[in-house]
Amino acid sequence: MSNVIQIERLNKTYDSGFTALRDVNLSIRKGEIFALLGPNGAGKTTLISIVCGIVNASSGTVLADGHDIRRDYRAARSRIGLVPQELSTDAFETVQATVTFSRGLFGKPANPAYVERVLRDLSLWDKRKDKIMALSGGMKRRVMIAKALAHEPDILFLDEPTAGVDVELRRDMWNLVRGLRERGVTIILTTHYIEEAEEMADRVGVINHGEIVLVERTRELMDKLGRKELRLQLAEPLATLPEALSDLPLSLEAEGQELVYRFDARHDQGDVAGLLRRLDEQGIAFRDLRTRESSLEEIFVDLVHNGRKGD
Ligand SMILES: Nc1ncnc2c1ncn2[C@@H]1O[C@H](COP(=O)(O)OP(=O)(O)OP(=O)(O)O)[C@@H](O)[C@H]1O
Repeated sequence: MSNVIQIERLNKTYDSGFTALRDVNLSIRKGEIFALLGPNGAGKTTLISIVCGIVNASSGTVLADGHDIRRDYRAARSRIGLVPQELSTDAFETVQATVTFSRGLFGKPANPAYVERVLRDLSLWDKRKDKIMALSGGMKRRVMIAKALAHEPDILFLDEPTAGVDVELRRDMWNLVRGLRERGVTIILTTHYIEEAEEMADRVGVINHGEIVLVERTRELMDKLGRKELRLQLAEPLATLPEALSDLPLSLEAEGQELVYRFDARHDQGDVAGLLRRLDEQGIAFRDLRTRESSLEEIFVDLVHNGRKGD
């Protein structure tokens, strides 16, 4: 898969002297959904703003679809749509006019049919003649997305797209993101809702203190860094663990009624079949079992707060 964004040795020190990005290298593949995760102040918005030409980097290079964002700004920027965190639209314009105007800003010829499709996809068509100031916050957010899509970008940045939006809008937003991906648009988003990244993103990147800590396929990250847990409800409670099983990562919980087998998916695969065989040998029967794996959220907290990295 080819890279649609190529970021190399990117650094940013603000005029205040604060270094927000340190030697960031990151490649975004064409057609993927990439989630950039990081705690508040990690540098996510700074990174997006540099790629979109809003903030100048202190050093390093960024190519968007092969175009250098500094030397070849217009060509690079025309490939990119940005949905910023802050709502900023002309309150007195109608929805349709503002979206059409955004398209014109990029020198694209008028295409009412395309604008109509974008507005329909975002459930804004019925509101197209409404003034933006008369819309609800959720609707305004949809307008921001429509504006970002107005010039048919191949790359869409969404900075915290679902912060503070209701469940319905969030669901619509994700359907839209999936639909865009099907049309070949590359999507890079930042989110605090890690379960969203877990569900939506092909890959995730974790940024902390301005450094990219890790980039990994979402599924592989969870397989690699996740911990797994098998919980057996015993037929008869046990007072203590049998000595013969002391070599296994087992613990007795719920007053001896549950036997819990926890393993770190990084280091061992967990021999569940072997465990069940050995329980049988010990005459330990169980009524039910449940498995659980750590969520991306748990992995993320581990990485960011405890500095646990993938090997
Ligand atoms: N113009 C600026 N001048 C000085 N420091 C800045 C400026 N803009 C951002 N910063 C600092 O850079 C750091 C990174 O900010 P940034 O907005 O990129 O983080 P973020 O990861 O997007 O955070 P959040 O999740 O809170 O949006 C923060 O410590 C912020 O205070």
